[in-house]
Amino acid sequence: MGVEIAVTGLTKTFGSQTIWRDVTLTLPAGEISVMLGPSGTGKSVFLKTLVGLLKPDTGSIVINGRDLTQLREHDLYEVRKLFGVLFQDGALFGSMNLYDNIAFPLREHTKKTEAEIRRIVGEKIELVGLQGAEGKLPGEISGGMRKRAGLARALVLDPEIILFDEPDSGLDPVRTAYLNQLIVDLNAQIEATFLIVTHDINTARTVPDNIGLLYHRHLAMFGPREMLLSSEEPVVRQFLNAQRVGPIGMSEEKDADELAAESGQELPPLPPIALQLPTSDGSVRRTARPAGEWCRTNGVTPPPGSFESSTVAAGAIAAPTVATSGEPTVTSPSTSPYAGSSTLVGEVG
Ligand SMILES: Nc1ncnc2c1ncn2[C@@H]1O[C@H](COP(=O)(O)OP(=O)(O)OP(=O)(O)O)[C@@H](O)[C@H]1O
Repeated sequence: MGVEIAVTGLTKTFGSQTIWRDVTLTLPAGEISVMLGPSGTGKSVFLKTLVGLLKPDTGSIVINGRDLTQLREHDLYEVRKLFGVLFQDGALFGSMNLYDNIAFPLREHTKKTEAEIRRIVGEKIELVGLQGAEGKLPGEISGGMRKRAGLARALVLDPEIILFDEPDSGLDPVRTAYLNQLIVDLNAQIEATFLIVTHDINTARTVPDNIGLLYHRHLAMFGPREMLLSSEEPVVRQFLNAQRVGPIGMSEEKDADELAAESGQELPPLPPIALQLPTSDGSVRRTARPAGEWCRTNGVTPPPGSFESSTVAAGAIAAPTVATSGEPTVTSPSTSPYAGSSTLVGEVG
């Protein structure tokens, strides 16, 4: 069902290098959150700290009432079972076929019989759309398929939390769209808590319920998707709109001269906020909020054109979405560039 992760005052250093300090956020149970940030701001370190592979200097990470940072190795091992992790390259064993790769955690961490393992592996393979590829070696399949296999392996112990480390790295835009759809569909189905680290702005703008931004050794902002997409805060605005003008420079912060040179430059208006990527079968995710709700509740006027079906998330397959009224409506096939697309399950690219 997914569990909440409450992070408070988290600080991580390596020697004299502070990676980030005083990070406080709550990943809500069952929701999809994305963590963004320029390269080297410690997103991977954050994921590794959450799962207990790295120890923070200070702060707490509370899951089910237990602070991970205070657990002994044995108890930490138990809590780690709540997590499934999709590593960047899928982290598959090159000499094992996909079936054995996916079965590996079950054979390693459970006493299940081979018959039970066959049932579970078959179920996860179907979930990620890899039927027929079980006998292939990782080196014989595409990057997209390797990600799917890595995801199936992350799912076999039925995790409550799934961490995705740059799931879209190395994928072309079409494969990224399919993977994003799979992530949304999977979240609807298993209702686990998802945290995705990504550099892909389209993914960040359209997939999650919440967005966070790490910048300059701290968490610049974390909150509902609409809050960040309507934010005028310079760092958030620059990053989420992939602009050069703003405080972030080539090697992180711009110096005073660079900023002075930009003064007076007019920023382009905020682009419309797209509808969140719907599930491919039209089911409404339990944690999805009606489009525009956060803006309305907080008295924020979203950028013109927001939440119109023409701004539906790129990659969306024609399917019912939740409209501003809170009632499900159907994205008209005639307005969807993907009208007539079949389900993603058969796609194994
Ligand atoms: N085990 C380690 N020991 C020392 N320094 C480390 C260790 N792991 C990461 N770092 C440093 O922490 C910083 C943040 O690294 P991290 O990989 O988390 O960044 P990132 O935001 O994920 O970057 P990218 O977007 O490029 O993947 C880097 O300077 C890195 O060199």
